[in-house]
Amino acid sequence: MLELTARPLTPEAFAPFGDVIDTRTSEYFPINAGRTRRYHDLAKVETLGDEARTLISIFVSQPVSLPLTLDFLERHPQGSQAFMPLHEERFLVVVAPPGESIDPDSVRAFVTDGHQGVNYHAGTWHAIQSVLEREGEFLVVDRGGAGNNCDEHPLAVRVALD
Ligand SMILES: NC(=O)N[C@@H](O)C(=O)O
Ligand code: NI
Repeated sequence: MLELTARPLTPEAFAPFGDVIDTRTSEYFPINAGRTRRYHDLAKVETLGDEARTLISIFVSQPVSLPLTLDFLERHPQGSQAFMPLHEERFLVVVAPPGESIDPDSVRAFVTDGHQGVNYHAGTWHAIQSVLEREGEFLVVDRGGAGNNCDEHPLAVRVALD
């Protein structure tokens, strides 16, 4: 069983896996006569393969128990997948770099702070949505279209908070 302690999520640490969506660590420019700050192009949306299109969905998730035990990670080979909390929910992020197999030494666990969303790049191995403390509501942007877009890789992981 791989035992991990979740670390605070940062854009730098998450860069090998995807993007952190957070106004506090992003640039903006003014629009709408200066009434709006546009935090522009924060994440790389990928929609690959046949009949690919971008989906916008809402996930309402029940909270996970800690320590979080996982028996697989999944990946979406044909597209990215973004999760943005709608009510400052914190969630666990467990990831491994894209590849045909997972090196246990490359697996990383993070915890968000409620202001952060994540965008998994296509092929990044990740745990399924794992919200903490209370029911969570997330805006999700990912890929629809033909063919398989979800592979699972067995991996036994236990994740604790610091
Ligand atoms: N299955 C699904 O739409 N969600 C998962 O991909 C997930 O990462 O939660
Ligand atoms: Ni997923």
